[in-house]
Amino acid sequence: MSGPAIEIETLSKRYGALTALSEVAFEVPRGSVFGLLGPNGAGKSTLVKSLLTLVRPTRCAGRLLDRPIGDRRTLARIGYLPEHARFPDYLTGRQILRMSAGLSKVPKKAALAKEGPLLERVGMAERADDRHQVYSKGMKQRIGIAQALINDPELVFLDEPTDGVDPEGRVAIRHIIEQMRAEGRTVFVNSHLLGEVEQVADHVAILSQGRLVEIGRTEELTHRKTSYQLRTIGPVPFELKDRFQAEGMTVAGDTIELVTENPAEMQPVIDALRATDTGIREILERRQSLEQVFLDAIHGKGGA
Ligand SMILES: Nc1ncnc2c1ncn2[C@@H]1O[C@H](COP(=O)(O)OP(=O)(O)OP(=O)(O)O)[C@@H](O)[C@H]1O
Repeated sequence: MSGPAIEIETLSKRYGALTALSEVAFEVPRGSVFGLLGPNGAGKSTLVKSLLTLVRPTRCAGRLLDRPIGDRRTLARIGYLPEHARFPDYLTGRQILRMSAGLSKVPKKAALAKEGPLLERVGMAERADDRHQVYSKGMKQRIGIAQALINDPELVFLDEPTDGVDPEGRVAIRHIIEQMRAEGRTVFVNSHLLGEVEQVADHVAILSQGRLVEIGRTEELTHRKTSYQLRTIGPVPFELKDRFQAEGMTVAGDTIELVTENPAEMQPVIDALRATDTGIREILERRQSLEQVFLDAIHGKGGA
């Protein structure tokens, strides 16, 4: 019971002539929040559905919660919010939770005991007895998340959990995800909202056209290319501008920008400026955004 929550040794899926997933392999550590990113059509939903036995992979080897992928007994230990989840409109939020509990074979007593706290957790306690059809998009997603937790799962898949949700609702969903991690659950989030994934995921994988093009700890990926921006008092002297540009820096007006992992590389710049009596106004360290990592990865400039 101590292996990674998900170990994909290889996963391929073809829909006729279309290759949706091609020899994808990665691991998801237990207790982590894992973000799977990729442009539309990259294969994210196909990957999740393959793990959940909703899609039959063309080729697959690996383990899910220590059992072979495809073993349906594992599903009882998993929670799932599908993309564009649609629950019967005539049911109330509370009834949706009861329906999911029944489908997951959660004993009635245990389900009833969980219902109240779960509705509280997703901020739906007061609206629990309204019908699904009157819920806003954000409320529907929250009920969707609550039903994914009714069986007390070790591993939760959330496919685009904040799709169509307003900024306040997104923050609420992020907090719910953080709470799941604090409880020791593994959370697998499919999303194309990079900023959000950057804030919540410990690990990130990027799919492009069915292939894994990047994977790593979110912090490491965004630290890979740190840029240092130095602003001088007055413009950068001409002779230095030419030299810095020749060394690969960007120089414009009073700003010098250097992309490097090593902050010590700024020292010769500072020395050269001092030698010409050029004052330094400020030096800023900027991490690469996950958006830049993503764009580099899908355009073939990633480091994986
Ligand atoms: N049932 C299916 N039959 C045929 N092709 C499919 C089927 N499901 C998905 N595809 C194709 O497989 C590819 C991957 O689709 P998938 O839905 O997994 O991508 P995604 O990354 O989840 O996209 P999105 O972000 O738009 O939801 C796409 O080209 C899609 O058209």
